[in-house]
This record gives sequence, C-alpha cells and structure tokens, in this order.
Amino acid sequence: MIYTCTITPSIDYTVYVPEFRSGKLNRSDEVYYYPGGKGINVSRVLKRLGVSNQALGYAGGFTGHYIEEFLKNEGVDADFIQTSEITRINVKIKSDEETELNGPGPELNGDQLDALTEKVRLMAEGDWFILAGSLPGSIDSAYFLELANICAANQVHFVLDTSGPALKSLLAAPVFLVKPNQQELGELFDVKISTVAEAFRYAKKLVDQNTDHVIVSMGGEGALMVTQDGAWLAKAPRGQVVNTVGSGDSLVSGFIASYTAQRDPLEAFRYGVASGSATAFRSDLCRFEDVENLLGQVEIYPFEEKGVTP
Ligand SMILES: Nc1ncnc2c1ncn2[C@@H]1O[C@H](COP(=O)(O)OP(=O)(O)OP(=O)(O)O)[C@@H](O)[C@H]1O
Ligand SMILES: O=P(O)(O)OC[C@@]1(O)O[C@H](CO)[C@@H](O)[C@@H]1O
Repeated sequence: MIYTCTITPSIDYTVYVPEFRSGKLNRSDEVYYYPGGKGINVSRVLKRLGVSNQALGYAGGFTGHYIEEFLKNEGVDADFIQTSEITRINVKIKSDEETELNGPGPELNGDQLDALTEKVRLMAEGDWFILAGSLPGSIDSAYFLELANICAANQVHFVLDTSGPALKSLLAAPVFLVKPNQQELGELFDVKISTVAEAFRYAKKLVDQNTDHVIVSMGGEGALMVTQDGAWLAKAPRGQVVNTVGSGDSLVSGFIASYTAQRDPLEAFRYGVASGSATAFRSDLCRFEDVENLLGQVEIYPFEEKGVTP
C-alpha cells in the first residue's frame, strides 16, 4: 500500500488576475478552491494515474472538512488525524508571475503525534510512506527521524518531498527517493545552486550518504536524477504554462506510479517529469491522459560531470 502524509495540508485558494498590482485592490472573476498540501497532491495524482493509496496527515475546522469532502468526492481515500486548529488556506495568485502566500502548519500535541506514529508502525514490508510538504518547526526533527527509522526497520520505502531543517536530519535515515527543487537542495547545504553541474555535485553527496534516488526538479528546465548507477537529465516538454503549483508533487506521483508497476528507475523518471509538466499545463493537477500524451516528449540524456551526453 502507498501512504502519503501531509502534516500541513491547505486549501489552495487559486486566483487568476490578468495583471496583479501589489498594494492595490485586485479583482478576479476566476477562482478555485483546491485541496492542497504536497502529500495530498501526490495522493490525488496517484489516484488519477490509477494507483490506489491513502492520504494521511492532519486536518481540522471547516477547511479540514472541505478537504476531506473534496477528496471523498474524487475517490481519494483519506484518514486524517483531527486538529482543533483550522487547516490553513494558502493563496496562489496567477498573473504574469505566480505569487504564493502559505500559512503556518498546525501546533500538534503528543497524542496527535503518537497517533501518526501508530499508523506508521502498522505499515507492512514493501509499503510506501511518502512524507511531503513543510514540517512545522514546533515539532522536533527527532520525531520525523523516528518515523523514518520505523520505516527502515519494517522495510517500508521512505520517500521525502519536504524542505527546511527537518529534511537535513531526515537524510541521515535510509531514503528511497528525495525530490528537492534546486533551491531546496541548495538550502540543505547552505549554498546557492545555479547550474546542473552544481545540482549534480550536491545530489551525489546525498546518494553517497543514504539515499537511493535523488531527483532535483528544475521547473521548466526539467529535472536531474542521480542514483548509484549514474545520473540523467530530463528536458521538460514545452507547453502553455497555466499553474505550476503541485508540479513537483506530480513528478513524485508519476515516478512512484511507474516505479511500483515496472521497477525501472529511468522509465519512472520519464513518467515523473511528464506528470510534473502535465500539471504545469493545467489549472488543477494533471490527468492520466495528459501524462500519456506528454510522455513521448520527455527527452532523457545521461549526465556526466563534464556535461550532458546527448
Ligand atoms: N514551466 C514549466 N514547463 C514545463 N514543465 C514544467 C514547468 N514547471 C514545472 N514543470 C515540470 O514539473 C516538474 C517539477 O517542477 P518544479 O521544479 O517547479 O517543482 P517544485 O518546485 O517542487 O513545485 P511545487 O512545490 O509547486 O510542487 C519539473 O521537473 C517539470 O517536469
Ligand atoms: O508550505 P508547504 O507545505 O511547503 O507547501 C504547501 C504548498 O504550497 O505546496 C503544494 C504544492 O506543492 C500546494 O498545494 C501547497 O499550498
């Protein structure tokens, strides 16, 4: 079974304005209320790709209720631990640029944390645990490391798509896949990464540490995958960008959907990049047909430290 986990879900209040003017009154006649948070996005895309999974995490208040109802209507299985706090609303402004305003995650007490630990303990060998999205600073990183160690002990594949201080400590545990974007990878090492060669160098450090697959996503430029067996660069397909929110999460979904079916990391990488781009070309997340249509347009090249080998 595949489990996603979103500690900090959101409603993504997505507003299209032809020209956004900061400090002024802006009016929009096109708005959407998507359930968000990275793990939830991963779950929704997995479901669209025909892969059954369960969304775990925390939700509360009227916004939490909205998210649960939305997922139920889409047929996405969810089992959230309830919070007394209202789940955040993140504002996504789509104009000539994309502007985001994300709220904080919930304050969680010991019982709420224990309830998640218990769910992780019950996972079986061969299951997948995808921890995605921001991890509140109010929770000690040691807690997340404990979850990672339970996964390792029970041979549950551990996948990470998060950022910040907790990510740094979590990479001490065995990780099947981590998907930082270029900026998040840089933050891990306190450097600014501006070239693929630099991304390769730091991704390789993670592979040499304890991570099987590192995928560094680079927006419209595509992505770089580094494993013990080599490194590959995928060029993203070109298209009309509508809303890139969730494209990184879709990459993770596409990779896992393909990998669990074929156990072929390169094909999974291709499927992941196609899924990420398919989401960038839609207002909401990608659909199965979108991914299949883009698959043939994802070009993959082996990458060597000197550069790309076409
Ligand atoms: N402008 C774009 N054109 C084509 N594909 C894109 C574009 N932006 C993103 N993608 C696709 O989505 C993948 C992930 O994008 P990105 O690096 O922006 O992830 P991210 O920063 O983790 O995003 P998010 O946190 O919103 O999910 C890219 O590797 C690429 O395949
Ligand atoms: O604040 P976080 O947890 O880092 O990111 C949350 C978020 O921006 O990520 C998703 C897209 O990846 C959105 O659905 C959501 O609003």
